Amino acid sequence: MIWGRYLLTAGLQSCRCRLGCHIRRQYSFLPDDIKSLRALVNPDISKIRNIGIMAHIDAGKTTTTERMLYYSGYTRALGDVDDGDTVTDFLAQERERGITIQSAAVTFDWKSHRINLIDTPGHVDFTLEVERALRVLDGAVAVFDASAGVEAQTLTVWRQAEKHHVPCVCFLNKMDKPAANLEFSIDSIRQKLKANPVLLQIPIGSGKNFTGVIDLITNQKLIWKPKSTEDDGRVFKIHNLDPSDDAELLQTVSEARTALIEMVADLDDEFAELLLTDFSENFDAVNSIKLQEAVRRVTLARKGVPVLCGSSLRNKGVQPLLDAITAYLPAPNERHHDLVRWYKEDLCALAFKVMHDKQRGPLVFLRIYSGTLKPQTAVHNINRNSTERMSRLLVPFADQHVEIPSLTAGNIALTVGLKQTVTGDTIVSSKASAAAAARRAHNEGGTKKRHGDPANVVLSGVEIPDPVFFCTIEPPTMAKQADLENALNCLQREDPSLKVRVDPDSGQTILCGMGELHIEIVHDRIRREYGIETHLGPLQVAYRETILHEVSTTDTLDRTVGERRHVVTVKLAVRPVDITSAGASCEFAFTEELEGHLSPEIKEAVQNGMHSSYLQGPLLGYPLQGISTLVQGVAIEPGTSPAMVSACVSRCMLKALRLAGGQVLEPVMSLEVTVGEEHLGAVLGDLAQRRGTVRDIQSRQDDKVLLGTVPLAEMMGYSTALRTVTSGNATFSLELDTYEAMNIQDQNTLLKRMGGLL
Ligand SMILES: Nc1nc2c(ncn2[C@@H]2O[C@H](COP(=O)(O)OP(=O)(O)OP(=O)(O)O)[C@@H](O)[C@H]2O)c(=O)[nH]1
Repeated sequence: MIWGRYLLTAGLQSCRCRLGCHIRRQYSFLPDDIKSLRALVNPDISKIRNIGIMAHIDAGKTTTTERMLYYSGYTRALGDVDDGDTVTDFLAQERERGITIQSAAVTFDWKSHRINLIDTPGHVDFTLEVERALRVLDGAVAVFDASAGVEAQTLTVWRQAEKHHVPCVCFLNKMDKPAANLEFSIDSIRQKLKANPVLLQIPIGSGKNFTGVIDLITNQKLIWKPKSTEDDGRVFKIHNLDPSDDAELLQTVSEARTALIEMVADLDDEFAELLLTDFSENFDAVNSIKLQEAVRRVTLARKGVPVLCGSSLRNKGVQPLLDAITAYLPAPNERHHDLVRWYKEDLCALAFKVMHDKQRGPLVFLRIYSGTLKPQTAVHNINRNSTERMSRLLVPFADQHVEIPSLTAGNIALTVGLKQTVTGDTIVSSKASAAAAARRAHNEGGTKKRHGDPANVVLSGVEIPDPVFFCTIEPPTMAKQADLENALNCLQREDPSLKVRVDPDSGQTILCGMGELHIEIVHDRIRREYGIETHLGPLQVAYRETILHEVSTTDTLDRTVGERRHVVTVKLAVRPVDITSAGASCEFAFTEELEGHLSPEIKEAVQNGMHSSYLQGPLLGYPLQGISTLVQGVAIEPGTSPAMVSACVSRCMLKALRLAGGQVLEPVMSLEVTVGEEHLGAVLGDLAQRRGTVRDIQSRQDDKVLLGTVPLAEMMGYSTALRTVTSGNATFSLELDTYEAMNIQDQNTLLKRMGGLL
């Protein structure tokens, strides 16, 4: 997209008239690149739709997005996931693998509405990306494969959307497939999602003969040319239904419209009243505007979900979907965001994604909840308590960005210059405005904390789960170590679920992630985007360690360094506490007497020694959890340095931990497998071999849903194994449940294996 690049390289400043004259000049050069100049000015908030597309993997999100961009005039050619040239899947691996990994935000206009669209990934390893996107959306489109109905990942994402109260529209895609089945799909929305499907269209023709839809609101036929290979679907015919149409079709439409009207009346009192007063003689005579308004109210109240159908690949049905987004999904000011009223007209925005651009540094995606964002201004980051300068403001168009002079509430912006901001941070105009909002919140009784505490007025971010897998990562030569560190720093700011640490013994860099695919993708991105060929060690499970017994011990360190003699004696007691909960940390305290006696400097030295001991357990060097330590004595001879106090504490801790008996804790995952009944036995058999425990087996339609727990160590390569035992007829999701003590036999096997004895 040359146009966006031109604006940036032209060094456009934040000045409206300059922008205007660039637009005129630019427009005359490249009239086709962006058809809609509205994209550059702030639309009325009621015309904005912040939308996400969510679906099961391969349901057709990316293809549908590409069609939307094409019909809205943003792209001139139709991208194709199978050819690897889509706009939203701009990371190289996405193009190659044909999957969507990162949420790419795209802004475009449709019939005087601004649509900010976030494409969300479907793979389980990237649910954090979905969650992050849903936080900032006002509405969502759920795309289904009409031959499969509701699939496992849709359920997960649907639940996430419900958690954030996001109203949805459903799009039954792939109506061109011979196995596409409207009734089945509608039924699965009702049964599996427990939602009320409000069917707004019925398909014309089926399979290869699917040519269009009948709009039940307007009673119109929308017909596309049958041969999609020769036609881009931009032009389609709209006819009113007339009595000469096929009688069976007319009958079906009449029944479906009556069912629609009755359903909407059931869900919306205002519409029911209208029917009973003005249309009691003939419900069917209700006008389409009133019906559409009622469907909108039902959608916003999340009492029902409008259902449309089409085939994105065959270029049919996408324009009515765009119409439905603008007609039924909410504008930002129709959503309830608590904090907004406390900020009034002041800026309040949430950083929901960070990306790294080699030339421009970190690019931060912000959702603006209130106020106006302007480039070349300082903004305050409440979470980091820091003030940063934002240099440029852009509208995101996948990997192309258009510079703009200001952006108002309700929009999604891309900013340049915010170097400290990470995903989940709240950005406001100044420290004073945060304090003012906190005061308003307090006065309204909205918070219980201290008067004027800005911590109260932070938009809640996304919870980041603990990584469960790790492996070493090595650069090809030591000379590349600094480049690798830089690449990892950038990737971590983009993806908070990726953790990086250095092994204190070996000095090796360790990569910790959410799953096998997650680590593989990171590895791939380091190679492609940063040009570093790294070597990954074997993928390992992130175990933890704890102790079995309560122990008290003493240690003395007596060391002469140069002329100086350091002598310190430490006495402490360790005991196990709540070992299994995933978040159980370690704690320590001083006896009351020590608390009063020790200087702050020595207390800090003790704390440092304690923290480094907690990072590495005595058995295998994994972090410790579920331990409480009481420091009972610290005797120091004059001249002893604080570093020696820390060293003595660490040594004494190691002694105590060894005496207390080590116990390895392993991550245990909660597992959900959805499988056809005929393959249930094979899945259960396989699970038993993986030390799995079955908690429940439920029925869902013709499928069985197995709920259980299984140690993560046994789950490497599970997706391939499951595919094999079920001939591809199962889906699963895996999530950290708890840490459990390993039995002595398994623990010994692990110790031998890690010690190189097996
Ligand atoms: N028959 C048919 N195939 C389609 C249709 N839409 C998409 N596909 C195909 O389905 C496959 C998946 O499409 P995508 O658009 O990549 O699906 P996605 O949901 O974005 O996939 P992820 O990003 O991996 O989650 C591709 O091979 C598409 O060509 C459709 O309307 N009909």
